[in-house]
Amino acid sequence: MLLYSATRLTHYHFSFPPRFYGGVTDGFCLLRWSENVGTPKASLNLSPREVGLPSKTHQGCTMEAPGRYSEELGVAVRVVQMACSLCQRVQEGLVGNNAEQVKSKEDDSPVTVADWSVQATVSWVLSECFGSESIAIIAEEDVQTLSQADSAGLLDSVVNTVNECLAQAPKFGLRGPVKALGSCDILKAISRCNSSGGPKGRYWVLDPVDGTLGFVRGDQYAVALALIEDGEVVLGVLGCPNYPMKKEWLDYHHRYYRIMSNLSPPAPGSWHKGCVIYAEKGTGEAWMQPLIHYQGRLEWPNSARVVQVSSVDDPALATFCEPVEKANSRHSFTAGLANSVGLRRQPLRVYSMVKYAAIARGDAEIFMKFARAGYREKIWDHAAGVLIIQEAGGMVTDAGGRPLDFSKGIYLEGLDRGIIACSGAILHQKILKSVDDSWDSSSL
Ligand SMILES: Nc1ncnc2c1ncn2[C@@H]1O[C@H](COP(=O)(O)OS(=O)(=O)O)[C@@H](OP(=O)(O)O)[C@H]1O
Ligand SMILES: [Mg+2]
Ligand SMILES: [Mg+2]
Ligand SMILES: [Mg+2]
Repeated sequence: MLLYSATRLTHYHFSFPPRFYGGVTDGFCLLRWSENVGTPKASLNLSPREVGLPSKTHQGCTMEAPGRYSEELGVAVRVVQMACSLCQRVQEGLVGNNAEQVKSKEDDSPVTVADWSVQATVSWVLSECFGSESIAIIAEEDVQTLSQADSAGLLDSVVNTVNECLAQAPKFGLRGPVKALGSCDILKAISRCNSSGGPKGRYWVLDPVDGTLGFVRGDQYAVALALIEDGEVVLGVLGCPNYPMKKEWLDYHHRYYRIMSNLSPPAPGSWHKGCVIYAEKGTGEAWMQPLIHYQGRLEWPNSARVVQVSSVDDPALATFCEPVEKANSRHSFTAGLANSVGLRRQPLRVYSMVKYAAIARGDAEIFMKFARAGYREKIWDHAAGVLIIQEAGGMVTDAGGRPLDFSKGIYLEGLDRGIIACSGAILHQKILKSVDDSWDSSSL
């Protein structure tokens, strides 16, 4: 118990083996799901400290109160950890030599063995834990390409990748399948993610690999899982396999410029670490864990610490992030905006929702995205990141200052011009005003 109080003070917390906190009831969310209890079928031993929930005092000790969605968050963090490990393995084998594992979609965007494999894995685990009849999932990928007659090799790769990942489930505190899944099971798991969302009920939202372009280039990408209830994002989990836990970010920043100057990107696997960041709505806290690797030393239970947005509110000291691809956001518009607001630093162009993670971790202060006219933003590209920034103390709105609306199906309907995420209100206000001042002239 003393250990709990002490670790709390340092803003670090560690989850202990079940025997340590077994028997403590009040104030703890201790889940001991067992195989003979029926669903949920996963076997979890979960302290709320693993999932970052608000604290309360019990008998003089600071402890964590169970959050409303602690079961869901526990499973979500674990399965995202598994997915990150899966992606790291695929990325290592992919970069430079495996074009067969990358396909083009109708809009020319890439999709890989990792995208399908993560979707199948997450769908399978959520169904096992919460019952396939009781859950709804919206996710980016479908089975069209995979089901084609000439895709047998691709499907085999997905089946092998998923089974390899699920075999490691116990390392993450989850139960894997009794026997390896076949291609039908895998196709079923992928195509089950066909919910249409909307304003009522509960559904999961998954971007199995966000920033697939970054992924295939050996760069940044994210696994993003959120839970939406009655149109509101209530849980967000972001796995960032190439985003180090500590301040190597600056190092990355330098690498980025090396990349931009046409030098080779970092070798796959050379990022060393990676993290999973997560939050539950209304807790006012976002948490970060190091990645667990298939073959690494770390196993569940894992440690976590609180992350918070930066306190910088001087534009001259602030860093702004934006998409790497010009096609995805108007770089010339944001350059003008940055100039008028007084942002002095070079934009940090990073693939994927790692941009949201950078704001939540306090490594950057602003994220702006202005997609070309007519592009409709999808909820899976934003849901997890938006909640994590908000709970870490930041603000996310459209350029009109309104919250993003996740209640209208798979698209963020009614989005006013673009997305602005900031570490605080002062920067947010300045950016919004500057967008208003410059929008009309820029659109001419
Ligand atoms: N034309 C266009 N305009 C705006 N946005 C688009 C566009 N095309 C794709 N996307 C979506 O952007 C997701 C990647 O966003 P990023 O911010 O990471 O962009 S970038 O890759 O850094 O350029 C990317 O997510 P993934 O497909 O999961 O990689 C897409 O959903
Ligand atoms: Mg995406
Ligand atoms: Mg994706
Ligand atoms: Mg995609």
